[in-house]
Amino acid sequence: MTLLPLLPKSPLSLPTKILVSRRTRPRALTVASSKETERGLEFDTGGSFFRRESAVGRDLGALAASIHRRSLDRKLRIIDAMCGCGIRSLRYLAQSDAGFVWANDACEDYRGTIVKNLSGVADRVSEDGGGGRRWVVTHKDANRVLLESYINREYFDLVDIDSFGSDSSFIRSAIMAVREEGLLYLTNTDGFSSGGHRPYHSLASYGAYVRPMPYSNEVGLRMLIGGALREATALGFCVSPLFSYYSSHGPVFRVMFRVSRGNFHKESQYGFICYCNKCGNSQAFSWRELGQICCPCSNKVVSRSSVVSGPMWTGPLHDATFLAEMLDLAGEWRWAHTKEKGIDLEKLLNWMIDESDPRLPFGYIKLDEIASRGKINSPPVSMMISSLQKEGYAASRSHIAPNAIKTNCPIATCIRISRELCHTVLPLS
Ligand SMILES: C[S@@+](CC[C@H](N)C(=O)[O-])C[C@H]1O[C@@H](n2cnc3c(N)ncnc32)[C@H](O)[C@@H]1O
Repeated sequence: MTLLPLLPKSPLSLPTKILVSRRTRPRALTVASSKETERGLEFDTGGSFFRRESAVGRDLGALAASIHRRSLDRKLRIIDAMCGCGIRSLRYLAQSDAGFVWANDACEDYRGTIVKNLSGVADRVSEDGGGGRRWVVTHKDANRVLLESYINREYFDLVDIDSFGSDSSFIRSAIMAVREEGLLYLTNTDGFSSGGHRPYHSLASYGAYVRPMPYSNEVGLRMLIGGALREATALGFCVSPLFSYYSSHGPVFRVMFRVSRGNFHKESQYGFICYCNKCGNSQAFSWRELGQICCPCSNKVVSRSSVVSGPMWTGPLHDATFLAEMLDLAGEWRWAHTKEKGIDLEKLLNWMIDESDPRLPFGYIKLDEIASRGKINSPPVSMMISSLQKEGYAASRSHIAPNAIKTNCPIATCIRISRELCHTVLPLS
């Protein structure tokens, strides 16, 4: 066992398990190399793992980093800890004007590609007058670079972890390496856990026992936020989501957090969610209410028709003010009206802003569920939302499911409104 010197930031000692990584060094995937262009930047994938559809996740990262840079009024120090061909590093350097980017990928075979991609656009010498390098490329285990940076007190303004499968084994070291009030961008592709198909796996990775629920893709984001919050709290930090983004290509779950010092006090935002198969309504429960979980449609405590998952994040998925700044910047950069890889960024950011209405509860209701419970046809989403709003309910789209709504309206009322809309505007089938 390695004895560590007194560490500067955490009140806790490091678990030895993350110091001694038992991961095997990833080998290059046999993927064909291709020349790509993303938001005007040319690069080579060099046979690394690369997803074109992740361009939106990279857009969101570059926008958030730039807003953070403006708020600090100095250049950022960023680590792209699992960089693949280095496209994120390139974008942070070229678009977010990062002062220094550390591009790391455990796979040494990608070195030539990463160096070539970064050399193409970014100047290697920093502009801060120090004459230092503007970027470095390494091939270490992500936990190792993050913990070494932490031990050397070389913190980052943004830590980006773009992992395959679960990212849970990197969350703690990533939080340790972020500067106070800095950003942490986490990604996982753990659709099995969020879908409730591996409850013991989600419990081990994110501390949440997750069961299948109709809004499981939102549960995936909430499980990730809850897991990060749990790790941060153990270190004396608090993380709050600036935006949460789900993409069906993968599927991929991404959350950008702000990391601050201090403890988490909003008990009401970390708890359990209960979905009732009988009536279709959902409710959140705090730890204190654990023994009383019960759907109002049943008089029993935990009826057989109820499914409970948690603990996880039950608060807002996004910070609307931060998203509004991202939308403005996207407009300034002329990204808002142009589709990158088929996704309209302006529409996406607007939907995310609408979803941030504090009156909206967790989860979403698919119009198919309303239709099948009411034995009716589905009205168009936009019509349903405006009818709900006219009746005084909060309602929005969900960026996660295009045919779903988020609302604080009970499902029985949604069925009634939907039925009225079907009778007035839609022919009955
Ligand atoms: C999802 S890919 C990264 C894609 C890239 N960020 C992009 O936007 O195109 C994940 C990368 O993590 C690397 N990797 C896997 N395990 C790692 C580890 N323990 N430490 C560092 N890199 C690792 C893989 O070689 C792979 O290139």
